[in-house]
Amino acid sequence: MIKDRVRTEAYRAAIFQHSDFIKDKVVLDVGCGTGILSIFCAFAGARKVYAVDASEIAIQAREVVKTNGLSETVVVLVGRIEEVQIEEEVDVIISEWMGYMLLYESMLSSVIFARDRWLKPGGIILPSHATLYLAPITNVERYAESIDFWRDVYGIDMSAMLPLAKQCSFEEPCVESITAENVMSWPETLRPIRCYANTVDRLPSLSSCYRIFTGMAGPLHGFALWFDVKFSGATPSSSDTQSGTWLESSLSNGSHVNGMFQKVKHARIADEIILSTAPEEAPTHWQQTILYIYDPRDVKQDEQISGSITMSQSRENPRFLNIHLEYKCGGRCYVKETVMR
Ligand SMILES: C[S@@+](CC[C@H](N)C(=O)[O-])C[C@H]1O[C@@H](n2cnc3c(N)ncnc32)[C@H](O)[C@@H]1O
Repeated sequence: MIKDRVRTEAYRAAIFQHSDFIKDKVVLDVGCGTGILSIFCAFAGARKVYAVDASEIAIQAREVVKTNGLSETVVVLVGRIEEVQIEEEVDVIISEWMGYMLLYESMLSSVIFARDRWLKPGGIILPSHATLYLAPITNVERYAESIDFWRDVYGIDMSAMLPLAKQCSFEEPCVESITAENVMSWPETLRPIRCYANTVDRLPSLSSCYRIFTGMAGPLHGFALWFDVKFSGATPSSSDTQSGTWLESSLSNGSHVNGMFQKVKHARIADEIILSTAPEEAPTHWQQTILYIYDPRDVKQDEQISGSITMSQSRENPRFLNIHLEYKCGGRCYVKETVMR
Protein backbone atom coordinates (compact mmCIF):
# COMPACT_ATOMS: atom_id res chain seq x y z
CA MET A 1 0.00 0.00 0.00
CA ILE A 2 2.79 2.36 0.83
CA LYS A 3 4.09 1.80 -2.70
CA ASP A 4 0.75 2.95 -4.07
CA ARG A 5 1.91 6.46 -4.94
CA VAL A 6 -1.53 7.66 -6.02
CA ARG A 7 -2.88 6.77 -2.58
CA THR A 8 0.07 7.93 -0.50
CA GLU A 9 0.62 11.18 -2.40
CA ALA A 10 -3.10 12.04 -2.19
CA TYR A 11 -2.91 11.67 1.59
CA ARG A 12 0.29 13.70 1.78
CA ALA A 13 -1.19 16.48 -0.37
CA ALA A 14 -4.37 16.48 1.75
CA ILE A 15 -2.37 16.69 4.99
CA PHE A 16 -0.34 19.66 3.77
CA GLN A 17 -3.42 21.29 2.31
CA HIS A 18 -4.97 21.10 5.79
CA SER A 19 -1.86 22.30 7.63
CA ASP A 20 -3.88 25.22 9.06
CA PHE A 21 -6.02 22.62 10.85
CA ILE A 22 -3.01 20.51 11.85
CA LYS A 23 -0.36 23.04 12.89
CA ASP A 24 0.03 23.06 16.70
CA LYS A 25 -2.93 20.64 16.96
CA VAL A 26 -3.38 17.04 18.13
CA VAL A 27 -3.85 14.32 15.50
CA LEU A 28 -5.00 10.70 15.80
CA ASP A 29 -3.88 8.29 13.06
CA VAL A 30 -6.27 5.31 13.15
CA GLY A 31 -4.43 2.24 11.84
CA CYS A 32 -1.03 3.91 11.41
CA GLY A 33 0.79 0.91 9.86
CA THR A 34 4.39 2.02 9.31
CA GLY A 35 3.50 5.50 10.57
CA ILE A 36 3.78 7.32 7.27
CA LEU A 37 0.63 9.44 7.65
CA SER A 38 1.57 10.32 11.24
CA ILE A 39 4.98 11.49 10.03
CA PHE A 40 3.40 13.63 7.30
CA CYS A 41 1.22 15.20 10.02
CA ALA A 42 4.30 15.88 12.16
CA PHE A 43 5.93 17.55 9.13
CA ALA A 44 2.75 19.61 8.73
CA GLY A 45 3.34 21.02 12.22
CA ALA A 46 1.18 18.87 14.51
CA ARG A 47 1.93 19.41 18.20
CA LYS A 48 1.23 15.75 18.96
CA VAL A 49 0.28 12.74 16.84
CA TYR A 50 -1.14 9.58 18.38
CA ALA A 51 -0.36 6.76 15.94
CA VAL A 52 -2.42 3.66 16.76
CA ASP A 53 -2.24 0.23 15.18
CA ALA A 54 -3.64 -3.09 16.31
CA SER A 55 -0.86 -5.09 14.70
CA GLU A 56 2.81 -5.53 15.58
CA ILE A 57 3.68 -3.21 12.68
CA ALA A 58 3.29 -0.44 15.26
CA ILE A 59 6.58 -1.59 16.81
CA GLN A 60 8.32 -0.88 13.50
CA ALA A 61 6.41 2.40 13.24
CA ARG A 62 7.90 3.44 16.59
CA GLU A 63 11.40 2.72 15.21
CA VAL A 64 10.66 4.66 12.02
CA VAL A 65 9.48 7.62 14.10
CA LYS A 66 12.64 7.43 16.24
CA THR A 67 14.94 7.18 13.21
CA ASN A 68 13.37 10.34 11.86
CA GLY A 69 13.81 12.22 15.15
CA LEU A 70 10.07 12.58 15.77
CA SER A 71 9.59 10.61 19.00
CA GLU A 72 8.71 13.78 20.91
CA THR A 73 5.81 14.48 18.56
CA VAL A 74 4.58 11.06 17.39
CA VAL A 75 3.43 8.68 20.11
CA VAL A 76 2.92 5.15 18.77
CA LEU A 77 0.38 3.00 20.60
CA VAL A 78 0.00 -0.72 19.92
CA GLY A 79 -3.60 -1.88 20.23
CA ARG A 80 -7.06 -1.66 18.77
CA ILE A 81 -8.40 1.87 18.57
CA GLU A 82 -11.46 0.59 20.42
CA GLU A 83 -9.25 -0.38 23.38
CA VAL A 84 -6.28 1.98 23.64
CA GLN A 85 -6.19 4.88 26.07
CA ILE A 86 -5.14 8.19 24.56
CA GLU A 87 -4.08 11.01 26.88
CA GLU A 88 -6.28 13.70 25.35
CA GLU A 89 -9.00 14.40 22.82
CA VAL A 90 -7.82 15.21 19.32
CA ASP A 91 -8.42 17.96 16.74
CA VAL A 92 -7.87 15.80 13.66
CA ILE A 93 -8.46 12.15 12.78
CA ILE A 94 -6.62 10.73 9.81
CA SER A 95 -7.04 7.19 8.57
CA GLU A 96 -6.64 5.08 5.48
CA TRP A 97 -9.56 2.76 6.15
CA MET A 98 -10.96 1.90 2.71
CA GLY A 99 -11.27 -1.69 1.54
CA TYR A 100 -11.93 -3.20 -1.88
CA MET A 101 -15.17 -1.73 -3.25
CA LEU A 102 -14.91 0.54 -0.24
CA LEU A 103 -16.71 -1.69 2.25
CA TYR A 104 -14.90 -5.03 2.06
CA GLU A 105 -12.82 -5.39 5.22
CA SER A 106 -13.02 -1.68 5.65
CA MET A 107 -12.06 -0.08 8.95
CA LEU A 108 -14.68 2.63 8.73
CA SER A 109 -16.42 1.45 11.88
CA SER A 110 -13.14 1.92 13.80
CA VAL A 111 -12.83 5.46 12.45
CA ILE A 112 -16.42 6.19 13.50
CA PHE A 113 -15.62 4.77 16.94
CA ALA A 114 -12.53 7.01 17.16
CA ARG A 115 -14.59 10.02 16.08
CA ASP A 116 -17.22 9.46 18.77
CA ARG A 117 -14.67 8.69 21.50
CA TRP A 118 -11.71 10.98 20.80
CA LEU A 119 -12.55 13.81 18.36
CA LYS A 120 -13.14 17.26 19.88
CA PRO A 121 -16.31 19.07 18.78
CA GLY A 122 -15.46 20.88 15.54
CA GLY A 123 -12.53 18.56 14.84
CA ILE A 124 -11.91 17.32 11.32
CA ILE A 125 -11.69 13.87 9.73
CA LEU A 126 -9.46 13.11 6.74
CA PRO A 127 -10.79 11.81 4.45
CA SER A 128 -14.16 13.35 5.18
CA HIS A 129 -16.37 11.76 2.52
CA ALA A 130 -16.42 8.54 0.51
CA THR A 131 -18.62 7.48 -2.38
CA LEU A 132 -19.21 4.07 -3.90
CA TYR A 133 -20.09 3.80 -7.61
CA LEU A 134 -21.56 1.11 -9.87
CA ALA A 135 -21.49 0.88 -13.67
CA PRO A 136 -22.20 -1.82 -16.27
CA ILE A 137 -19.13 -3.02 -18.15
CA THR A 138 -18.20 -4.89 -21.26
CA ASN A 139 -14.96 -6.87 -21.32
CA VAL A 140 -14.71 -9.03 -24.43
CA GLU A 141 -11.04 -9.90 -23.95
CA ARG A 142 -11.50 -11.07 -20.39
CA TYR A 143 -14.51 -13.16 -21.34
CA ALA A 144 -12.64 -14.66 -24.30
CA GLU A 145 -9.57 -15.61 -22.27
CA SER A 146 -11.60 -17.16 -19.42
CA ILE A 147 -14.53 -18.71 -21.27
CA ASP A 148 -14.22 -18.77 -25.08
CA PHE A 149 -10.79 -20.36 -24.68
CA TRP A 150 -12.50 -23.66 -23.88
CA ARG A 151 -14.35 -23.79 -27.22
CA ASP A 152 -11.18 -24.66 -29.08
CA VAL A 153 -8.24 -25.97 -27.05
CA TYR A 154 -5.48 -27.09 -29.44
CA GLY A 155 -8.26 -27.94 -31.90
CA ILE A 156 -10.30 -29.86 -29.30
CA ASP A 157 -13.84 -28.75 -28.45
CA MET A 158 -13.80 -28.49 -24.66
CA SER A 159 -17.09 -26.62 -24.32
CA ALA A 160 -18.07 -29.23 -21.73
CA MET A 161 -15.79 -27.16 -19.47
CA LEU A 162 -17.85 -24.00 -19.93
CA PRO A 163 -20.13 -24.26 -16.85
CA LEU A 164 -17.14 -24.99 -14.62
CA ALA A 165 -15.04 -22.27 -16.27
CA LYS A 166 -17.80 -19.72 -15.76
CA GLN A 167 -18.14 -20.69 -12.13
CA CYS A 168 -14.39 -20.66 -11.47
CA SER A 169 -13.82 -17.36 -13.26
CA PHE A 170 -16.90 -15.38 -12.37
CA GLU A 171 -18.58 -16.75 -9.28
CA GLU A 172 -16.81 -14.42 -6.86
CA PRO A 173 -16.12 -10.71 -7.21
CA CYS A 174 -12.87 -10.10 -9.12
CA VAL A 175 -10.45 -7.37 -8.08
CA GLU A 176 -8.86 -6.27 -11.35
CA SER A 177 -8.20 -3.23 -13.49
CA ILE A 178 -10.48 -2.18 -16.28
CA THR A 179 -10.27 0.97 -18.40
CA ALA A 180 -12.77 3.68 -19.23
CA GLU A 181 -13.36 1.85 -22.55
CA ASN A 182 -14.92 -1.04 -20.62
CA VAL A 183 -17.44 1.18 -18.88
CA MET A 184 -20.81 1.27 -20.65
CA SER A 185 -22.46 4.21 -18.91
CA TRP A 186 -21.96 6.96 -16.42
CA PRO A 187 -21.70 5.41 -12.99
CA GLU A 188 -24.50 5.35 -10.49
CA THR A 189 -23.69 6.69 -7.05
CA LEU A 190 -24.59 3.93 -4.61
CA ARG A 191 -23.57 5.36 -1.33
CA PRO A 192 -22.18 8.65 -0.22
CA ILE A 193 -20.61 8.25 3.21
CA ARG A 194 -20.05 11.29 5.37
CA CYS A 195 -17.48 10.48 8.01
CA TYR A 196 -18.83 13.25 10.23
CA ALA A 197 -22.29 11.70 10.23
CA ASN A 198 -22.44 7.97 9.76
CA THR A 199 -23.15 5.63 12.61
CA VAL A 200 -21.53 2.26 13.20
CA ASP A 201 -24.71 0.18 13.26
CA ARG A 202 -25.33 0.74 9.52
CA LEU A 203 -21.93 -0.62 8.47
CA PRO A 204 -20.98 -2.31 6.26
CA SER A 205 -24.44 -3.00 4.83
CA LEU A 206 -25.78 -1.25 1.79
CA SER A 207 -29.01 -1.53 -0.14
CA SER A 208 -29.53 0.64 -3.15
CA CYS A 209 -31.55 0.82 -6.36
CA TYR A 210 -30.04 2.04 -9.60
CA ARG A 211 -31.16 2.97 -13.08
CA ILE A 212 -28.56 3.42 -15.77
CA PHE A 213 -28.71 4.24 -19.49
CA THR A 214 -25.96 2.70 -21.57
CA GLY A 215 -23.84 5.03 -23.64
CA MET A 216 -22.74 2.30 -26.06
CA ALA A 217 -23.96 -0.97 -27.57
CA GLY A 218 -22.18 -4.23 -26.80
CA PRO A 219 -22.19 -7.35 -24.68
CA LEU A 220 -22.82 -6.66 -21.03
CA HIS A 221 -20.33 -8.78 -19.04
CA GLY A 222 -20.94 -7.48 -15.56
CA PHE A 223 -20.85 -4.55 -13.22
CA ALA A 224 -17.88 -2.67 -11.80
CA LEU A 225 -17.70 -1.10 -8.37
CA TRP A 226 -15.23 1.55 -7.34
CA PHE A 227 -15.01 4.46 -4.94
CA ASP A 228 -13.47 7.80 -4.28
CA VAL A 229 -12.73 9.68 -1.08
CA LYS A 230 -12.66 13.40 -0.58
CA PHE A 231 -10.53 15.36 1.87
CA SER A 232 -12.63 18.25 3.00
CA GLY A 233 -11.54 19.70 6.29
CA ALA A 234 -14.04 22.53 6.12
CA THR A 235 -16.31 22.69 9.14
CA PRO A 236 -18.96 20.09 8.46
CA SER A 237 -22.32 21.44 7.35
CA SER A 238 -25.40 20.67 9.43
CA SER A 239 -26.53 18.06 6.90
CA ASP A 240 -23.13 16.39 7.32
CA THR A 241 -23.55 16.02 11.04
CA GLN A 242 -27.13 14.80 11.22
CA SER A 243 -26.51 11.41 12.67
CA GLY A 244 -27.89 8.48 10.74
CA THR A 245 -29.14 10.48 7.76
CA TRP A 246 -27.88 8.13 5.10
CA LEU A 247 -28.40 9.23 1.56
CA GLU A 248 -29.28 6.11 -0.32
CA SER A 249 -29.05 6.34 -4.06
CA SER A 250 -32.19 7.65 -5.67
CA LEU A 251 -33.39 6.70 -9.11
CA SER A 252 -32.03 9.12 -11.64
CA ASN A 253 -31.26 9.26 -15.30
CA GLY A 254 -28.73 12.01 -14.85
CA SER A 255 -26.15 9.99 -16.72
CA HIS A 256 -28.09 10.22 -19.96
CA VAL A 257 -27.18 13.45 -21.70
CA ASN A 258 -29.10 13.98 -24.96
CA GLY A 259 -28.36 10.40 -25.94
CA MET A 260 -24.66 11.19 -25.98
CA PHE A 261 -22.26 9.11 -23.97
CA GLN A 262 -19.51 11.01 -22.33
CA LYS A 263 -16.59 9.30 -20.69
CA VAL A 264 -16.94 8.96 -16.98
CA LYS A 265 -15.26 11.88 -15.24
CA HIS A 266 -15.70 13.13 -11.75
CA ALA A 267 -16.00 16.80 -11.13
CA ARG A 268 -13.06 18.14 -9.23
CA ILE A 269 -13.89 21.13 -7.16
CA ALA A 270 -10.97 23.53 -7.30
CA ASP A 271 -8.33 22.67 -4.71
CA GLU A 272 -10.38 19.84 -3.16
CA ILE A 273 -8.30 16.69 -3.11
CA ILE A 274 -10.07 13.55 -4.29
CA LEU A 275 -8.49 10.11 -4.25
CA SER A 276 -10.34 8.22 -6.95
CA THR A 277 -10.16 4.53 -7.84
CA ALA A 278 -12.22 5.02 -11.02
CA PRO A 279 -11.19 3.12 -14.16
CA GLU A 280 -10.25 6.31 -16.00
CA GLU A 281 -8.00 7.54 -13.21
CA ALA A 282 -4.41 6.56 -12.37
CA PRO A 283 -4.42 2.97 -11.08
CA THR A 284 -4.33 2.22 -7.37
CA HIS A 285 -3.87 -1.03 -5.46
CA TRP A 286 -7.66 -1.13 -4.98
CA GLN A 287 -8.17 -1.46 -8.76
CA GLN A 288 -11.89 -2.03 -9.42
CA THR A 289 -14.12 -4.83 -8.16
CA ILE A 290 -16.04 -6.60 -10.92
CA LEU A 291 -19.20 -8.66 -10.52
CA TYR A 292 -19.15 -10.70 -13.71
CA ILE A 293 -22.32 -12.32 -15.00
CA TYR A 294 -22.07 -15.85 -16.39
CA ASP A 295 -23.66 -15.17 -19.77
CA PRO A 296 -23.19 -11.85 -21.56
CA ARG A 297 -26.35 -9.98 -22.59
CA ASP A 298 -26.33 -7.82 -25.72
CA VAL A 299 -27.42 -4.31 -24.89
CA LYS A 300 -28.15 -1.42 -27.22
CA GLN A 301 -27.00 2.15 -26.91
CA ASP A 302 -29.31 4.19 -24.66
CA GLU A 303 -30.78 1.01 -23.19
CA GLN A 304 -31.97 1.14 -19.63
CA ILE A 305 -30.46 -1.23 -17.09
CA SER A 306 -32.07 -1.05 -13.69
CA GLY A 307 -32.06 -3.06 -10.53
CA SER A 308 -30.73 -3.09 -7.03
CA ILE A 309 -27.67 -4.12 -5.08
CA THR A 310 -27.50 -5.26 -1.49
CA MET A 311 -24.30 -5.87 0.45
CA SER A 312 -24.42 -7.30 3.94
CA GLN A 313 -22.04 -8.79 6.43
CA SER A 314 -21.97 -12.57 6.23
CA ARG A 315 -23.24 -14.51 9.24
CA GLU A 316 -20.78 -17.27 8.35
CA ASN A 317 -17.81 -14.93 8.80
CA PRO A 318 -18.15 -11.22 9.63
CA ARG A 319 -15.19 -10.49 7.33
CA PHE A 320 -17.14 -11.78 4.32
CA LEU A 321 -19.52 -9.61 2.36
CA ASN A 322 -22.68 -11.10 0.84
CA ILE A 323 -23.69 -9.41 -2.39
CA HIS A 324 -27.11 -9.66 -4.03
CA LEU A 325 -27.28 -7.92 -7.41
CA GLU A 326 -30.47 -7.66 -9.44
CA TYR A 327 -30.43 -6.29 -12.96
CA LYS A 328 -33.12 -5.88 -15.55
CA CYS A 329 -32.29 -5.40 -19.21
CA GLY A 330 -34.08 -6.28 -22.46
CA GLY A 331 -37.29 -6.81 -20.49
CA ARG A 332 -35.86 -9.66 -18.39
CA CYS A 333 -34.73 -9.74 -14.78
CA TYR A 334 -31.59 -11.51 -13.55
CA VAL A 335 -30.01 -12.09 -10.17
CA LYS A 336 -26.38 -12.55 -9.22
CA GLU A 337 -25.63 -13.79 -5.70
CA THR A 338 -22.03 -13.85 -4.57
CA VAL A 339 -19.79 -13.62 -1.52
CA MET A 340 -16.58 -11.59 -1.26
CA ARG A 341 -14.36 -13.80 0.89
C1 LIG B 1 -4.62 0.06 5.22
S1 LIG B 1 -3.49 -0.03 6.54
C2 LIG B 1 -2.97 1.63 6.58
C3 LIG B 1 -1.59 1.81 7.12
C4 LIG B 1 -1.05 3.25 7.11
N1 LIG B 1 -1.97 4.20 7.73
C5 LIG B 1 -0.71 3.72 5.72
O1 LIG B 1 -1.41 4.62 5.21
O2 LIG B 1 0.22 3.20 5.11
C6 LIG B 1 -4.60 -0.21 7.88
C7 LIG B 1 -3.99 -0.49 9.23
O3 LIG B 1 -5.02 -0.43 10.19
C8 LIG B 1 -4.76 -1.37 11.22
N2 LIG B 1 -6.03 -1.61 11.92
C9 LIG B 1 -7.12 -2.27 11.46
N3 LIG B 1 -8.10 -2.26 12.38
C10 LIG B 1 -7.64 -1.56 13.43
C11 LIG B 1 -8.20 -1.18 14.70
N4 LIG B 1 -9.45 -1.53 15.02
N5 LIG B 1 -7.44 -0.47 15.54
C12 LIG B 1 -6.18 -0.12 15.20
N6 LIG B 1 -5.59 -0.45 14.04
C13 LIG B 1 -6.32 -1.15 13.15
C14 LIG B 1 -4.17 -2.55 10.48
O4 LIG B 1 -3.37 -3.33 11.35
C15 LIG B 1 -3.36 -1.87 9.38
O5 LIG B 1 -2.00 -1.70 9.75
